Amino acid sequence: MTRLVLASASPARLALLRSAGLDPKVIVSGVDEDAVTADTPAELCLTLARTKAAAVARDLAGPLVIGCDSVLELDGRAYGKPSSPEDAAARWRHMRGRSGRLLTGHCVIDTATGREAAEVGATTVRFGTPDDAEIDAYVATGEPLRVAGAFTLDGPGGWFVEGIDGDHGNVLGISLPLLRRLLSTLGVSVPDLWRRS
Ligand SMILES: Nc1nc2c(ncn2[C@H]2C[C@H](O)[C@@H](COP(=O)(O)OP(=O)(O)OP(=O)(O)O)O2)c(=O)[nH]1
Repeated sequence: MTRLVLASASPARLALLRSAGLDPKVIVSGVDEDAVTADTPAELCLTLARTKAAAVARDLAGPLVIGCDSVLELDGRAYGKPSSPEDAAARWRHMRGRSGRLLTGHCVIDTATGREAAEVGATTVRFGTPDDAEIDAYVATGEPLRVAGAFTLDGPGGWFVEGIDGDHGNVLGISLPLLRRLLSTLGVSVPDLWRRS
């Protein structure tokens, strides 16, 4: 029986869970993220994580379902994936030399009991100072358009991130220590999942 389901299309989230010893089944939620609104970036990513997990959990009875959503919080606003190359370049010109928080909402639903645990992880990101030519070249790679906040740590975006304060995985898309705490509140230990994956 499938023990763990990742309700995400994110290759980064799947790779991170696999490198940590798990082998979840991927069921993409198909949630329309633009249809969800919230008063703060933290509430937005938490609501989206819960909505994604619930959309997949609805059809299951047994597995644990993990849903996540990441946004960059800058000046109190939530930035997901850029809408266009022009948007990505404008964002970088706005955020270079500054700090923001990469927020990732996490939700775990135990479909055997209906119990849910959810929390937002926050990692401060200090951006470097790419010049306009570097920004244009980075946007031309296409990477910024595929990721929340228009940057990565583990790809070409890494050249333009000076440092972080907080969990690295939370920026990639899922925080293992945070997920461990959520699983614990549901009575599940990580070694349990290692054995069953
Ligand atoms: N490899 C990598 N990916 C990152 C980084 N920062 C953000 N991302 C990716 C992870 C997620 O795939 C994406 C965040 O967007 P979402 O939270 O909406 O997830 P996504 O739309 O990819 O899939 P989902 O909605 O969960 O089905 O950005 C990073 O530093 N490295």
